[in-house]
Amino acid sequence: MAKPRFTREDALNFHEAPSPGKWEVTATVPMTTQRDLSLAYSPGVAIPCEVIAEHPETAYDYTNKGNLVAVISNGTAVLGLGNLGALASKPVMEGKSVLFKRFADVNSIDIELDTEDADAFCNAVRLMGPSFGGINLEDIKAPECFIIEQRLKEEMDIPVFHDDQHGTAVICAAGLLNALHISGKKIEDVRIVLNGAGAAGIACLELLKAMGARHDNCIMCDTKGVIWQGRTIGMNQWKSAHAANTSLRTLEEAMDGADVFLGVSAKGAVTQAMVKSMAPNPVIFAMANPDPEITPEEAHEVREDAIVATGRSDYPNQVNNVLGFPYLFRGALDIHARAINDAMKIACAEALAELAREEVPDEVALAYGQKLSFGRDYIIPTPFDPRLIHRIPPAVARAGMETGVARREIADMEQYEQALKGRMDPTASVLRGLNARARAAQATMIFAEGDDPRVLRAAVQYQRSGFGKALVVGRSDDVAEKLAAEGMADAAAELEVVNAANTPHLDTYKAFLYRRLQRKGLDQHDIHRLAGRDRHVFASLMLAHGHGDGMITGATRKSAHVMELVNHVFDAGPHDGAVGVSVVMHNGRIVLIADTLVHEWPDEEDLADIATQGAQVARELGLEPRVAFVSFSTFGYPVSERATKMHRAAEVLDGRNVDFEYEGEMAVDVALNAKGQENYPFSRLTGPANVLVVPARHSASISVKLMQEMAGATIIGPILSGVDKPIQICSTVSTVNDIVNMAVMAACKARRA
Ligand SMILES: NC(=O)C1=CN([C@@H]2O[C@H](COP(=O)(O)OP(=O)(O)OC[C@H]3O[C@@H](n4cnc5c(N)ncnc54)[C@H](OP(=O)(O)O)[C@@H]3O)[C@@H](O)[C@H]2O)C=CC1
Ligand SMILES: CC(=O)C(=O)O
Ligand SMILES: [Mg+2]
Repeated sequence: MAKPRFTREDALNFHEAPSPGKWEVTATVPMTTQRDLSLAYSPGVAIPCEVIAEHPETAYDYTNKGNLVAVISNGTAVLGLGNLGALASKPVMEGKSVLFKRFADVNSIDIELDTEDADAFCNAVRLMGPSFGGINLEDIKAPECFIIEQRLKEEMDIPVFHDDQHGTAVICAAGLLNALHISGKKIEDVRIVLNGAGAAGIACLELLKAMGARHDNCIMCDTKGVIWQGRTIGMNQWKSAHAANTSLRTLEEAMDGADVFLGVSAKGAVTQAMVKSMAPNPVIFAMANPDPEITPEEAHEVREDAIVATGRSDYPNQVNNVLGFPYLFRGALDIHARAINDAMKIACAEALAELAREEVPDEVALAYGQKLSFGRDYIIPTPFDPRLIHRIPPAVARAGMETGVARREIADMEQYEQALKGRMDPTASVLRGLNARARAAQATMIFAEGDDPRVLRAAVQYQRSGFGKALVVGRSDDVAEKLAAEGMADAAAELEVVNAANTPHLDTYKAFLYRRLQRKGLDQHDIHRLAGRDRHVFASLMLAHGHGDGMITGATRKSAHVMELVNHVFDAGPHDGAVGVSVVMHNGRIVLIADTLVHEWPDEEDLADIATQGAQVARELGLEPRVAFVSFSTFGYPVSERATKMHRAAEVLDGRNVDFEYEGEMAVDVALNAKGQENYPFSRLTGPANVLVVPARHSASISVKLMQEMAGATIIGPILSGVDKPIQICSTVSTVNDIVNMAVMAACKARRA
């Protein structure tokens, strides 16, 4: 089993903070003035009500119906955990809702209905139909799910889609097409054994038969073994349709010589002996969640030639319906579809299979920290593949239009694909890319402030997330005590605590420090105090001597003070090329602000250096830099002595032959706003700036903190650039996540160093 990268406690904390659950509602219209109120509510709201009453299709124009999907469950088959009831299914349903949003920008609300009665369930869903553009049914057990879905499809005029049936079937079909491609077998010829004759199993086999698998070659099993013609125990009409004319009675017998095993049953249902008995190049999709029928390690141990997939994200080949439902609904909603039909599902499966066979672009490799190429360990696209959003929905929408379920046609497909690209928040891929690179770097990170509970939690998270080893500077008993107070007593044994008393290198550190500081007024006594007692200096000395790959500090003391201490060990001052760059992420935009750490009042030469470092950090994040020197004046107006250096900084860069776009000076609303830039057609920026070089550290600090406090922006940094070792200085208000993000940045830099 792959080692989980989180603990039970991590999972509970994730669901509890920053607020209980996983999503909230935000308004998309201004709700500030009396006028706003009169328009949003009575009396203005009466107008769209009357229009919709007369022309119901305009609900797609005047309400959020057209981009709103309900995820509805009664909790009778929650993942593979069984009948946990409506309430306990809510975390899964909230999860599906946020996946809709994250992957396809579909707004979604989870609804848990407390009934196992199919009539009551259907009534409730049917009555809420007007609110939604589509209904995603989830984790409802078989056979009720078949009755419920069929009835709702007949009674409702929007797509009703049982994800566990069709979402799973589509992804399974896509993966199987490619797995067979690799093993050189044809779907018409292969012997398929499917374990789990429920919602997912019945739908998977139905779709595969529609795509060419032969009934006589397919054997379905459930808890009672093989479903054979004539069996009477544990049967229903949906199972009967797949009953095989066979003398085989057990899963073990059925697996002997089979080409394909598909599992949508329960943890551990398959043994190594069963896998061993399969035909050459066997395909094994162990899709039960959260734990598969057999793990890839177990399967590969007995069959090196097996192509193995699971439903989990921590193994290669994740065959999970998350690859389907967001994009199926995106395509369906965009044509105001009445249904999601078979043609749309098959189009989705084929588009997914085709995407996996294409060369994987660098941005995906960057996000995963490894080059992926079509083969046994990559038969299906990964969920974070940014191409999914603009490749799958068009295929689905096209199929819907061709088969007559569209209320609205998409005339310009190219424009539609562009619009789909614009739906994705670039900040997510930047963070993912950093995480993947940090994981690949496996850097040993020094957390200097082991007396701070946030830092300790971050160190544990860094290590448990698989980024590398965390070294914590502090006293062992104090670290253990603080972790216990945080409810993480077990983590004390995982972390290595380093201090002046237990390091064998203290004398080396002191000698090094003395050489650097002896002519700066510090004597041996001062050196002993600094190296032995100051954790910022001690951690810096560890880093300088290669006893760690990067360092995180600054969560407990003001950054200016921390920088003074770090400068005892490193040359990280204004004249050493050091620059602090803060990354501001908000509303799908990423803007870098510099210098937020080192230069108090930079002159034009310094500003040009800062621009160069800012551009480099932008490139490291995967952004093509567009640098603006910002001020309160734009291209010389209003005239001000304070703005002159910003104007001159651009001229300094003119003489340096740099390879990035820059311009200035300009006000922030010109720098960041394409419309604002139209008034300056001579500007050399080809779009809104993404690196802002500000006049001084106070304006940098004010801008960043204002964004953080007022707008709730995510801030990473300041990233200390221009110093040869990765050092990150957090802020005293950093959260655990902020500190982990800083460690991730440092780890990415460590790999390059
Ligand atoms: N990877 C993915 O994307 C998805 C995975 N799944 C997983 O598939 C599994 C089933 O889900 P779903 O179809 O919704 O659930 P259902 O409750 O509708 O069906 C479960 C089926 O599995 C059978 N079953 C249970 N345990 C065993 C066992 N040990 N051996 C053989 N058969 C068994 C049941 O048999 P019986 O009829 O005899 O009771 C039943 O037919 C879950 O683990 C779920 O997480 C589901 C959807 C998507
Ligand atoms: C993935 C999913 O929908 C399930 O396991 O139920
Ligand atoms: Mg499910």
